[in-house]
Amino acid sequence: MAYIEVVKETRTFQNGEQTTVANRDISFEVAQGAVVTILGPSGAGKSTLLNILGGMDSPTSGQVLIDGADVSQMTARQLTTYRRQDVGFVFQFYNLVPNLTARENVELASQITSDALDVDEVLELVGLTHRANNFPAQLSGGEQQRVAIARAVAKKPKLLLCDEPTGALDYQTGKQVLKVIQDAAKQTETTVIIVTHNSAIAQMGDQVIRINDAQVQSVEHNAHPVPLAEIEW
Ligand SMILES: Nc1ncnc2c1ncn2[C@@H]1O[C@H](COP(=O)(O)OP(=O)(O)OP(=O)(O)O)[C@@H](O)[C@H]1O
Repeated sequence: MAYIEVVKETRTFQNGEQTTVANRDISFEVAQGAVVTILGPSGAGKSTLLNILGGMDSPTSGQVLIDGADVSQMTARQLTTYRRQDVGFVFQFYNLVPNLTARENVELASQITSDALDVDEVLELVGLTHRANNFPAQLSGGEQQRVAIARAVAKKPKLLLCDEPTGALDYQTGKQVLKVIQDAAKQTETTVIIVTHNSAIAQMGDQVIRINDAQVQSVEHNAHPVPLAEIEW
């Protein structure tokens, strides 16, 4: 059985008379430790899918199996535990706690999970040892995003979900941040899903899932993902 198995996942939203199908019969599989990119235009249904994988939303129908557990069948309480223990999130706008230092932000992860990674090791992994005692406002956007990555990875999540992680960063910084995600994922053997609307970035994935108009358009497996140094956009 694959590590992630999404089977005919459908999510509709009802607003009065209007029904929006955000995800329609989405099916794919992901191997443990893979870096997956989900590519699609605005409104295609990428965030809806990511929210469902992360236990922040539930599908209207279908199955979403993560390491054998069906997230679509979980109660609200089980979903809370799943989000806390098993999922790391990296968002476009970092979401750090402003009055905590970089180190303290990463330490939050060890307060949530019992066997979190060592804070110093994770800060080193993202190249931020020298900024550990700085507050978010004293850090650049790229550095803040690296703190967010460290915080997410420190939990040793089953899944690291990244929603447009370079959306607020300039080109070079964005590239560096993606490399940090890729390196951290490989070193910690974490399965990563990165949502992007940028087809060049998508090529960094071991697997590229294209979504269009709420449906999977194609799933491409890259035996040799493009190294970030060679990706240009
Ligand atoms: N809570 C909601 N209520 C109603 N419609 C929603 C809701 N969330 C998403 N949708 C609709 O579902 C569709 C898919 O939205 P989604 O945010 O998943 O797309 P996306 O691919 O992530 O887009 P973007 O790249 O712009 O973030 C859109 O038509 C959106 O308007």
